[in-house]
Amino acid sequence: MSDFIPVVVAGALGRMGAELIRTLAQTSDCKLVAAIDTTPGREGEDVGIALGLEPLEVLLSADFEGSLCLASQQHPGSVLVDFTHPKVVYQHTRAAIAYGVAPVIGTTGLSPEQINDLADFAAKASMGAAVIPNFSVGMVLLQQAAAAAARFYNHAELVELHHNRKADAPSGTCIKTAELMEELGKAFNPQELEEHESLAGSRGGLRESGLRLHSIRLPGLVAHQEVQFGAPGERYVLRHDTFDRAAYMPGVLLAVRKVRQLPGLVYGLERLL
Ligand SMILES: NC(=O)C1=CN([C@@H]2O[C@H](COP(=O)(O)OP(=O)(O)OC[C@H]3O[C@@H](n4cnc5c(N)ncnc54)[C@H](OP(=O)(O)O)[C@@H]3O)[C@@H](O)[C@H]2O)C=CC1
Ligand SMILES: O=C(O)C1=N[C@H](C(=O)O)C[C@H](O)C1
Repeated sequence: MSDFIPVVVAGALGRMGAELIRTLAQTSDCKLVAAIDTTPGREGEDVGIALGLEPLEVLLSADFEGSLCLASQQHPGSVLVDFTHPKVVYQHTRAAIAYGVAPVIGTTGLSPEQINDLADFAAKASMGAAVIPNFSVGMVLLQQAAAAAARFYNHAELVELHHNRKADAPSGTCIKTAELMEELGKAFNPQELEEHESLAGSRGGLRESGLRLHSIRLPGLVAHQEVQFGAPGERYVLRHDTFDRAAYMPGVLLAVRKVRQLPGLVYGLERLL
């Protein structure tokens, strides 16, 4: 094992991957060993130069499994950080576990069934893994406050607001927040009359618990979320705003530093704090 944590970044040219590579370049106990991205025409470029940094002597590759295989042979104990696309995140996570590269998954879009399946797979392989829908500590605090308030309010709706280049809706964070609010098994928003939606979707996405999730996509936004609770005569609003992706970096580094010691798969940053 090396005296630094070898890190493979998938989605290296994307908004999050690039921010992470800039952060790793200034982090002494972690070292970028592979950079994967499928953006056409960029393979073979030094990822440092591609991102406007000093050369990092790591060449961009579009070959996910090949890069993992090489990292596992040349840098035992490597960690994968994935910020790619919901369509590939399940296969990426499975492959990382299979190659013995501990996955830190920031990409959203895994279903609860897929997370359970990956947890079983990680346990069988005796691998640590982390699926983290949101790396911001502030968001974890909001989620904990929302879970606590959910005990006292029967009416709640969630609104998440993101930039308009986001592929999935609702956001992974919003789903995780709803899951935490549902942990006591209670039903929200008891129906008081028969509603009629003259425009499909106007009332948002309805979860089995009765919670409603609303997604807004606009240029200029980064990532924002509100949980609104209502009761006769009052409203209680929890809000978190991410203005810069730098906010996620301490959480990503925390997960990179802890994932190899985990006994299996954890879901959510709160499990690492
Ligand atoms: N957990 C957290 O705290 C956060 C999670 N996210 C999540 O991270 C994911 C990425 O977000 P973001 O960085 O904004 O997205 P971007 O679209 O900016 O970046 C994704 C990058 O991944 C590349 N890519 C797509 N498919 C593959 C693949 N199969 N193999 C390798 N690279 C691939 C894309 O290349 P191409 O040009 O080919 O599309 C692109 O360069 C999303 O799911 C988002 O929700 C985002 C912010 C915070
Ligand atoms: O796509 C994004 O930008 C973000 N995605 C994550 C999500 O889906 O929850 C985390 C954060 O909201 C930013």
